[in-house]
Amino acid sequence: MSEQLTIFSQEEKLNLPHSDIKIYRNFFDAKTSDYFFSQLEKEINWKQEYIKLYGKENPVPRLTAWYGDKGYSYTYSGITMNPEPWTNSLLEIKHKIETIAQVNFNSVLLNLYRDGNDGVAWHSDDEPELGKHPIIGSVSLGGERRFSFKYRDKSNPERHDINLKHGDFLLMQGETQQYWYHQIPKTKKSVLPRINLTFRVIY
Ligand SMILES: O=C(O)CCC(=O)C(=O)O
Ligand SMILES: [Fe+2]
Repeated sequence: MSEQLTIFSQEEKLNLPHSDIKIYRNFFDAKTSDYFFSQLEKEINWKQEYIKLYGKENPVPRLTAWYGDKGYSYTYSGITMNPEPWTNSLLEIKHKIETIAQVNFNSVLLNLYRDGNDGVAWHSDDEPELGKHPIIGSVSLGGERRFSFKYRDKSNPERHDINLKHGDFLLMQGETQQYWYHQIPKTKKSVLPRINLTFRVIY
């Protein structure tokens, strides 16, 4: 499946059925992205979370953090997170992506992938508190990683991979979460640490 160029030169729309996925390459320029990476790496209260599976506590293969407006808690893979208050860097990033997304994001889940052993398994961001058509604004900083989509209905073997680079902005909305899973696969390649921010609207 090819990536189509639409109205804005920097907007790529992924041409996948039952989806609304757009990528804005270099949405943050290299210098701004470097600045945000170093700020977030040091100022965010990164946590190692654990998921209980068959009675055994397993470390999540990445560090995570949850920031946002007061009063919106979020349950993710059985972990309930209470948001920490926005930092200046987070607010700057949020305001910039809101010009494209045209919504007010009230929370952000952050992921720190330390190396290729870190990743996120196939999932959809379809928790009930995100509403029927979740809008997810995802910013990538640091090392380049592959991001894959696969159709939830196994009768359709359709897959699509993209690479997310320093400063890229990915916007997923509409039916995307209902019909597609996504993942960041682990990799044996040597990769730089990567920070991902997924801004969300919690109802
Ligand atoms: O790191 C990414 O690009 C994706 C993270 C993700 O899918 C999530 O946090 O729900
Ligand atoms: Fe996700």
